[in-house]
Amino acid sequence: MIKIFATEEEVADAIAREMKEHLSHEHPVFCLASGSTPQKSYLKFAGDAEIHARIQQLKIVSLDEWAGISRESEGSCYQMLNQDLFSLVHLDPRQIEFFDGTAPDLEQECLRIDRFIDRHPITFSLMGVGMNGHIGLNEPGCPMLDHSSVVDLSETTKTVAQKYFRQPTALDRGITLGLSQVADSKRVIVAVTGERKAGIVKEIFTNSEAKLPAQELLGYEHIDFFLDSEAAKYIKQR
Ligand SMILES: N[C@@H]1[C@@H](O)[C@H](O)[C@@H](COP(=O)(O)O)O[C@@H]1O
Repeated sequence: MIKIFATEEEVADAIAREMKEHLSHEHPVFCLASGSTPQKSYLKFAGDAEIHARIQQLKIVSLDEWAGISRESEGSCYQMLNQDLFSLVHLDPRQIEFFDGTAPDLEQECLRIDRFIDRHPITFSLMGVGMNGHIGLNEPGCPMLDHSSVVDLSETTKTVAQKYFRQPTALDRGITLGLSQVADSKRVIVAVTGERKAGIVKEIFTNSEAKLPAQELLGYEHIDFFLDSEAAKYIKQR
C-alpha cells in the first residue's frame, strides 16, 4: 500500500513509531537502509527514552555496503548508520552483523550474512529508494535474488553516492542483500521523501515496463511505501 504523508517529518514520526513497535517482537532483527532518507526517523527513534530499556534484544543485519570502503570510513553504509543510530542507542557491536566491504573474499562475505539471516530472520526492514529506483544496491534490471551478491554499481549510483563522502571517492561495486531477502522480512517500509525523488516515484507507480527494483516490492500485504507529499507530487491524483 502507498501511504502519503503531508511532510517528511510525519513520515519520520510514523517510521520511528513502527520501529518502536517492532522492538516488541520476541527476536527483533532489523535491516535498515543508510542514506539521507531515514536519518530523521532514526533520530526520532533514538530520542525516545522508552526504547532504551528494550533495545538489548535487537539485532541489526546489514542491507548493503560499498566494496572497498571500510566500516570506519565516513560515507560507508556502516558509518552512516553508526552516526545516525547505532552510537545514539549504544548498540553493542555484537548486536550488529554488517557486510565488510574490505573483506578479502566478498562472495564469502555474502555467505556469512546469508547464514546469519537463515538463523535470524529479519522481522523489520526499512528501505530507501535510490534516484534510479534501486533498493539496497540492487540496480535496475537485477534479478529478484534470495541471497546476497556482489554487484556492479550503475553510473547514477556512483555519482549520487558522492554526497556521502567528503572527497571524491571511486566506487565500482557494492555488496547487497537480494530483493527476495528484503521482501521476506516480516514487515517492510519503503520510505521516499523529497521533491528530487518525485520523478522516480512516478516511474515506480506508473511505468510497469521500467523494471525498477523498487517495483519488485509492490503488491505485498506486508510492504508499505511511505511517501511525503513532495515525493508523491506526480501521483497524488491517482
Ligand atoms: N545504498 C544506499 C541505499 O541503501 C539507500 O536506501 C539509497 C537511497 O539513499 P538516500 O536516502 O540518500 O537517497 O541509496 C544508497 O545508495
